[in-house]
Amino acid sequence: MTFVSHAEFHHDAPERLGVLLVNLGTPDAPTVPAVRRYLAEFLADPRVVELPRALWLPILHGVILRVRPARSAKAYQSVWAEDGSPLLTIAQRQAAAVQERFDQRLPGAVKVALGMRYGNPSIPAALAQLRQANVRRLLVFPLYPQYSGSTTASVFDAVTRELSRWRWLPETRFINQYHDHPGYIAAIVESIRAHWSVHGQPERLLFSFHGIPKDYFDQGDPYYCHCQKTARLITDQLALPPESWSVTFQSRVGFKEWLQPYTDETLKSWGAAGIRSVQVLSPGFSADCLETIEEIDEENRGYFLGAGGEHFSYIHCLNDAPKHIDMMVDLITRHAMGWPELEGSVLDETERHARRERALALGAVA
Ligand SMILES: C=CC1=C(C)c2cc3[nH]c(cc4nc(cc5[nH]c(cc1n2)c(C)c5CCC(=O)O)C(CCC(=O)O)=C4C)c(C)c3C=C
Ligand SMILES: [Fe+2]
Ligand SMILES: [Fe+2]
Repeated sequence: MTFVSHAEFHHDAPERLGVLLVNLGTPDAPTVPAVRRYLAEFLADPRVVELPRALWLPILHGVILRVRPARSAKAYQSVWAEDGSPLLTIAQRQAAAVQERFDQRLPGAVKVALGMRYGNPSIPAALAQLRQANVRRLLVFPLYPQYSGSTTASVFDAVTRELSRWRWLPETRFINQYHDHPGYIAAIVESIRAHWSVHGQPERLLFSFHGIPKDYFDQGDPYYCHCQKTARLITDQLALPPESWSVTFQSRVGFKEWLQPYTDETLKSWGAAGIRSVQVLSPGFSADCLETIEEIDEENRGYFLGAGGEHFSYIHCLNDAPKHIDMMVDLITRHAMGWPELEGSVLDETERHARRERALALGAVA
């Protein structure tokens, strides 16, 4: 066994806090082969599909990966922008904005890298960037507000799998969830109010979260409860009466039961029941992606209007809105607190002093 070398470590360069932002990932291109590669990695993850490998892998390779990539590639083509997949380009803007905030506040102290759980840039590549930047403390920040084993825990698996190959581990912390963080709730409330100032208030507001199979919930995955709490905190702040909003779950795959009620069935039934105006938001996604741009704003818009609804609008994800970046910086700052001052053996007094100042500045923000 050969472990990853750290021979490039510079004793005289400052040791940094590394922040690894992670989102789900997306294909490299909206083509059938690229989508097949992406889905092969994604759907082989036992955190995502929990069936026994001996049963699932033959189905995945023999059936799913022969059929689904063509359908999904078409959907990806409808959302692909000139600079690539929205999920990736938005995550890159988020990472650059967070880096810039820390560079202004604490020059040189924090290095931000972006990794995707599936596809590129990979988690190992992002961790290598941090290692090369003399990161001795690592904060892993999965961009999923609500914890789920299928997303958050899968990031933990991938990070620890890579770190298990390293000779010299960084001290590591892992953000578990932020579904009730006041800055996250406030940022979404602000985005809803901004939408209302242009489009007015709808008859119904729908919170649509990505679903998971119901049996994951039955076995203790807290995701469903986190989604409900996020929606409750937002609607409390907006003082919305209970009959004017709902929580639903979208994007189900396969034949098993997933978390209910389903977004598509709810919108069809509302259209048919004479509800005229609906606004939908997806606060479980930190960036707009296939599941919001195509599935909500195109497909589900069609279901509601096709069933008799009159006005449908989609409230975008927080993406790189300044309030979202503020919230990310605040969350990182809070999770970085309480770590003893970084102390290299060769630090001179000036550097030691500068570091104490930085540690104080980090603590003072929260
Ligand atoms: C089959 C099981 C799946 C589970 C469980 C699941 C959970 C889950 N996913 C997200 C976030 C995203 N999923 C996205 C796409 C996507 N999801 C699945 C399947 C499961 N997701 C598939 C097969 C796909 C690919 C597209 C398709 O073929 O339909 C995306 C969008 C990626 C993009 O490139 O834009 C996101 C984001 C969460 C939050 C979650 C559980 C909580
Ligand atoms: Fe998904
Ligand atoms: Fe989808």
